[in-house]
Amino acid sequence: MNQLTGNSDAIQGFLDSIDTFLFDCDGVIWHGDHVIQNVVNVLSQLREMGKKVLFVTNNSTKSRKAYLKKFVTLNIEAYADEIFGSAYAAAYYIKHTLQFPIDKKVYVVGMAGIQEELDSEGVRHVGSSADDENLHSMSDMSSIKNDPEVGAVLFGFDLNINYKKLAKAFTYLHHNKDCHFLATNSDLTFPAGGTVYPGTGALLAALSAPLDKKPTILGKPEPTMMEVIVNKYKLNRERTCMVGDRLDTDILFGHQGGLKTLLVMTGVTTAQGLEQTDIRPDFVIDSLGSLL
Ligand SMILES: O=C(O)[C@H](O)[C@H](O)COP(=O)(O)O
Ligand SMILES: [Mg+2]
Repeated sequence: MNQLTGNSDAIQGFLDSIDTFLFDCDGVIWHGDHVIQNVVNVLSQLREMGKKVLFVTNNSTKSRKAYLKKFVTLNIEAYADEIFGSAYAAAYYIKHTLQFPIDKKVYVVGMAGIQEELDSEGVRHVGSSADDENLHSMSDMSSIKNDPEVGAVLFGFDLNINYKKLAKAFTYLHHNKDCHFLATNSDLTFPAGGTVYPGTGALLAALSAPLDKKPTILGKPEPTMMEVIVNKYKLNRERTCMVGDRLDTDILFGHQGGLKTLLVMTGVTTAQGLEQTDIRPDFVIDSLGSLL
C-alpha cells in the first residue's frame, strides 16, 4: 500500500499511471452539502491534465439528474453522463437484467432517487406513499396484505423509514417466493458532520434478519455499475482508479473490477480500521484535496 500524503514524487508517479478516475462522493468529495477542502480545485486540475472524471455513488437518495443539480449548486464541474448512482444501477438491473414483467410492480422502500430512476426506465413502482407514511391506519395488522402483483422489493436509504414499510416489504417477500429482494447498497454507516450515522445497511438489516435472506446488492462493491461504466467508456482497467472512503464498498469494487484503488481518510475509514482489515488499497492519502 503506497502512502501518497506529502510525497510529491509518489503522487506524480501515481497521476502519470492513471487516465480515468472514478470518484466516490460521500466522504470523498463532500460530507452532505459541505465540500471537502481543495477538492473542487483538484477535480478541475485533473480535467485540465486531460484525465477522465466519473462519479460513482452508493447514495440512492438522489437520481443522476438530482446529483447533477447538486454538483452545479456546489460549483463542481460535472456532466450528466459522468454520474452513476446506486438508484440508477438498480433501475438498470430491474429493466435490463431481470427484464421485469410489465404486469408486475416494484415495492420501494427508499426516496426520490429510486423512484425517479425507475420512472426513467419505465418500471412500475409503489411505496413511500401517503399510506406508507400514515401510521394511524396500523390499528391492526390486517391492513398489511400480500399483493401478488409485487414482483420485487427494492430497498434503499429512507429517512422516513417506519414499521409499516418494513412490514409491507416483509409481507411481499415472505409470501411471494418469486419476489426479488433487491437493495441499492449495504453501507453500514455514512459520513456527515465529521462523524458517521447509520447507513442503508443498518436499515436493511431490519428486513433481511427476519426474512433470513440476503438481498441482491446493485451498488458497490457489486459489478453492475462497473460493467455499465467500463462498457460505456471502453475503459482501460489498468489505467483507471477507483477513489473511495469505504474499504468494503469502494476499494473492493475497484479491486473486483480490475482497477487501481486510492483510499482517502476523510470518510468512514479510520487508521485503526485500515490496520484491522485484509482489504488493502493500492494507494492511500489523507484527503483527495491533498492530491494537487
Ligand atoms: O448509507 C448509504 O447509503 C451510504 O453510506 C452512502 O450514501 C454512501 O455514499 P457514497 O460514499 O458511495 O457516495
Ligand atoms: Mg463514500
